[in-house]
Amino acid sequence: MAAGTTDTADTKTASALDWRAEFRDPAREALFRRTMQSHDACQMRVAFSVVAALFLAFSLNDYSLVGSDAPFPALLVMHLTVAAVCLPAAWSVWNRPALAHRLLPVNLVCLVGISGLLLAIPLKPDSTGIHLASMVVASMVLYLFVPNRLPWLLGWNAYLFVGFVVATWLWVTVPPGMMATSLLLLGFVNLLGWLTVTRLSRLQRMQFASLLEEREANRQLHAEIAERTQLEEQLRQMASTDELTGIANRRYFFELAERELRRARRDDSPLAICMVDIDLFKNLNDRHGHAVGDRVLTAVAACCQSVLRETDIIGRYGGEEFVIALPQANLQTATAIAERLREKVARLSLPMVGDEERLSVTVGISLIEKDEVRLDDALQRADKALYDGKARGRNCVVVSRQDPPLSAVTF
Ligand SMILES: Nc1nc2c(ncn2[C@@H]2O[C@H](COP(=O)(O)OP(=O)(O)OP(=O)(O)O)[C@@H](O)[C@H]2O)c(=O)[nH]1
Repeated sequence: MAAGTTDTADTKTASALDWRAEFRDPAREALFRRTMQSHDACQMRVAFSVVAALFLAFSLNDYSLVGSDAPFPALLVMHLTVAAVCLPAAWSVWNRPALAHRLLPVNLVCLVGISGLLLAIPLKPDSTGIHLASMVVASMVLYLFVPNRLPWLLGWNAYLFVGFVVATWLWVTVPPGMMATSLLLLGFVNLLGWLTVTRLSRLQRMQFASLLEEREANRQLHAEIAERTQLEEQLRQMASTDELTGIANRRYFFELAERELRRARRDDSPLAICMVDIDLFKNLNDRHGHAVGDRVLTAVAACCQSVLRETDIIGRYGGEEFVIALPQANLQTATAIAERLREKVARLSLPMVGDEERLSVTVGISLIEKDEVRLDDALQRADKALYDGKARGRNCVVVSRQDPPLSAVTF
């Protein structure tokens, strides 16, 4: 609960905006700008190109208004200068989108463009209406096309506003009422531009913040799913594995072996069952203790597993008894495998009980019969054969007497 509250507080702090409608958190603002960089660069390229085109188009307009006489060459130089600054700036931003967020290109264009517009006032003192319209358009262009620069925008608009007032006062004769109306109009445009740009910026950042929150929630969800999947896998593993020996537990052995039984019935193939019991294990436990007995059990389980194929199934039946299902194995094959297992256990070196001490196992074998749909009977037959083997003196492999006789199956 406390962590959740802290997370929410952190998210709110990171998403808080300042008076410019930018993130208070510098890292988040930098991330936002990086994310928006190509979009901003594209917008700025278009803006620079349109400004250049407009200034060039206005040279033609000026020619039609004043002809080629006195102010035209100066106006032409001014228009060409602005276009000559805007076009390389557009080209540079095209090549290096990072420049869209640098101060130099945009400030250079603002300085030259606005100065050009102001210079046009003394050159064409009779076109007050056109100048006022140009100021309004320039002001809106500044607010709408220059991203993340509110203080600079306010500065450039102030330059535009004050420059217009000074130039008009110095070179144009405007009735006071007209002047007041112009100033009111420019002031209103500035207010409108400021509100618009702040609102747009706020909306963009709020959207960005909720996108980040959504991504974070998704990331957490993915991590949770991965953790749960891992946990489920661990639980499944724990539910199916014998904790001590690492082989299948009794329940899982039955699940796997019954699947093999169904396959054997379907394919009409043999399936052999072996019960393996460590001989005189109680003596070993009594001599060396239960903990050593546990280690021996683990070593014997590993030894049994090492003689089996991947398709064979081994499980801990209980205590010091193991059970093995051998798919595709008839009695002869099963006996050979069991004998190999018995010999390997007999040779097993057990450093935990001393190198000279040897262990043996007795194995009882049975074969699933054609009409059997459950493992129980075959297990009982194998168990019975195992006890026959114990009675015969242990360390031997015995085939269930109910199964077809096999020569040389006892040792
Ligand atoms: N260390 C250890 N011992 C176990 C475990 N499960 C069963 N045992 C012991 O295994 C021994 C089995 O003894 P018995 O059933 O008398 O059989 P045995 O001594 O092996 O004699 P035979 O089977 O007749 O050869 C008992 O002493 C059990 O306590 C286990 O998980 N760890």
